[in-house]
Parts: sequence; structure tokens; C-alpha cells
Amino acid sequence: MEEGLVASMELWPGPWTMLLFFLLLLLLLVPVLWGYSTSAKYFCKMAFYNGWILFLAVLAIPVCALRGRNVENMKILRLMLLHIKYLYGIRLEVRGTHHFPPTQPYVVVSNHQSSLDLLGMMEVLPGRCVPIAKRELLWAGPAGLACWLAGVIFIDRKRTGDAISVMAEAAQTLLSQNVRVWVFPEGTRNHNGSMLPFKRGAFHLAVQAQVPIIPIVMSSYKDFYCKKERRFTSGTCQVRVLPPVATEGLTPDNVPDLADRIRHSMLTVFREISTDGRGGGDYLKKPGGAGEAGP
Ligand SMILES: CCCCCCCCCCCCCCC(=O)SCCNC(=O)CCNC(=O)[C@H](O)C(C)(C)COP(=O)(O)OP(=O)(O)OC[C@H]1O[C@@H](n2cnc3c(N)ncnc32)[C@H](O)[C@@H]1OP(=O)(O)O
Ligand SMILES: CCCCCCCC/C=C\CCCCCCCC(=O)OC[C@@H](O)COP(=O)(O)O
Repeated sequence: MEEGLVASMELWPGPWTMLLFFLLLLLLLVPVLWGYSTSAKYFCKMAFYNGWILFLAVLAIPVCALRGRNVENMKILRLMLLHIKYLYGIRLEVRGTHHFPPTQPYVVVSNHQSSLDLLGMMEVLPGRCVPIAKRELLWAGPAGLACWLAGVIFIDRKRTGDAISVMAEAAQTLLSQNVRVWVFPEGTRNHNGSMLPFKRGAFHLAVQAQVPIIPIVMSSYKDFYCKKERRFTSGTCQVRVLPPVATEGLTPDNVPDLADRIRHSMLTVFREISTDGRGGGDYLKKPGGAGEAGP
């Protein structure tokens, strides 16, 4: 009996053979699924997107670590990420970069549709500009560490008081170290083809530092990317840098109006530049499409 068991165990492939077998199976399955299913394509593309960024982060860490935590490291991350748009066949058409003030600090605000925003962001990211990110990203393995080394400002969205203190500190850094800050004022990714109401942190930050706000609008991804439909093809995204909005002389009392005004101008541009492939951004007018989602 025992002899039989030993014999059958010997016939059973070892863990490495099993792993090789599964890898081969996966290699065969991916092209088959790729041909038949849009969802499979979506999952493969998203998995590769995140995996590739994590891999690039591993490469970036030792290079960035040479300088320690430094906003100049953001240039390295930017250079390493710029090619991803080619891998995915995403054309980024940028206009308005002349609106970036050449030397002074400022606050950039932009709409937030998906983690793909990273591509548009890296396309136009000015020098010495760091994003404000949710604290959870710090724990995204090598990507978190790379972000930390590049001076990304992390906030805990669950603790408003702490987040406000971090942003007040950022207002000081902006001025003392001539840094620009990039904020997604919607505060979360928004897939509904519009813009969520804006949180006011970015506007308080700009008013506290008395620096201009540069709004940036990225057109809807619906032509080539939709999380709900699990669709991810190639396509074009328009990126518009809008003229600076001055904040000199404004006080915290002016913040709600300032935020509403900027959101309104961004939403107008968003509607102008977003299309659904049939032209004119028709889906924006459909019920349940991009209605005014906020103030
Ligand atoms: C090789 C490659 C490696 C990897 C490469 C990757 C690199 C790139 C990384 C990019 C990462 C980008 C990640 C993007 C994100 O994570 S988006 C999510 C995080 N960002 C934000 O949330 C920013 C926007 N949020 C805000 O501004 C909020 O206001 C916040 C400060 C967070 C507070 O939010 P919340 O708790 O929801 O409170 P309210 O907004 O309702 O505010 C409460 C009242 O406080 C007033 N307020 C807000 N901020 C301030 C302030 N700074 N000073 C004073 N007062 C403030 C606000 O006005 C409210 O009061 P009223 O209601 O107006 O009276
Ligand atoms: C501009 C987007 C920056 C994307 C950075 C991509 C890093 C990808 C690397 C590793 C993948 C694991 C971490 C995935 C984190 C995705 C980052 C992101 O997009 O943050 C979303 C944040 O804003 C709002 O969060 P929620 O929409 O509230 O949950």
C-alpha cells in the first residue's frame, strides 16, 4: 500500500513543474481570451497597467533614493511613465501649457476619472510640482515608496482636521521652497462622465498662499475606457490647461465662490472637449449622463 503511495507521489509533478504548467496555460489562454472577450482585455490591460507601474517604481526607487525625499525626483517618475500612453495607444492632445506661470508657485486643480489620469498628468506635469494623494497610496508597495521619495503629499481623508493641517503646511512649503501642488478637488475618482462637487482644500491652500490656481481639464475617457462596461481600447484624450485664476486679496470667505466658479469653467470645457465617438459629447446629454453633479 505504502509502496503504491510513494509511486503515485513520484508520478505527481513537483511545484515548479506545476507553476510552469500554469504559466504556459496562462500564456495560451491570454491570446484566446484576448480575441474573444472585451472584459478579458480590460482586466489584462488594467493588470498590466498597475503591474508595469509597480515594476517601474522598483526601478525608480534606487535612483530617487540617491537624492533622498526631494520634489525633483518627480521628474524621474515623470520620465519613466511618459511611454505608457504609447503602450496603450492613447493619444494625448494637449493645449494651453503656455498658461503655466514660468517661475512662481501655484496650485493645479484637475478632474479625476480614473488611475489613467496619471498619463495626462505626467504629460503636462510642470517642474517642482507634487500631487496631493490619499494616504492609502503610501501603502501601495514600491509605488508608495516612489511617491514618498518624490515628495508626494499624503492626506488622511478620514481625518479632516489632519488633512487640513497637512494642506496648511503645504501652503508654507509652496512659498518657502517654490513648489507647485496638484490637487484632484473631486477628492475621489469619478466615472460618471461629469465632475463631482469640488472639495475646498485646494482653494483654501491657494488662498492661504495667495498663489494662482491653474485648472486643467482632461476630456472624458468614455470613447476608449469604461470601468462599468469593462471596455479599454485605444483612443484620444484632450488635455486643456486653462488660464490662471488669481487669488491675491481673497480670504477664506471667498473660497466657496472661487471653487464654484472654477468648477463651472472646468465643466464647460469638459463638455466642449468630450465626445463619445459620434461627436458632440452626446452621452453627456443622456439622462443619467453628465448632469450637473454639484454646485
Ligand atoms: C515610477 C512610478 C511610480 C508611481 C507614480 C505615481 C505618481 C503619481 C501619484 C499621483 C497620485 C494621485 C492620487 C490622487 C488622489 O489620491 S485623490 C484623493 C486625495 N485628494 C484629495 O482628497 C484632495 C481634495 N480634498 C480636499 O481638498 C478636502 O477638502 C480635504 C482637505 C481632504 C478635506 O476633505 P473632507 O474631510 O471631505 O472635508 P471637506 O472638504 O468637507 O472640508 C471640511 C471643511 O473644512 C474646510 N477646509 C478644507 N480644507 C481646508 C483648508 N486647507 N484650510 C481651511 N479649511 C479647509 C472646508 O471648506 C469645509 O468647510 P466649509 O464646509 O466650507 O465650511
Ligand atoms: C492620478 C492617478 C494616480 C495613479 C497612480 C497609479 C499607481 C498604480 C500603482 C499601483 C497600483 C496600486 C495602487 C492603486 C492606486 C490607484 C491610485 C489612484 O487612482 O488613486 C485614486 C485616488 O485618487 C482616489 O481614490 P478613490 O477613487 O477614492 O479610491
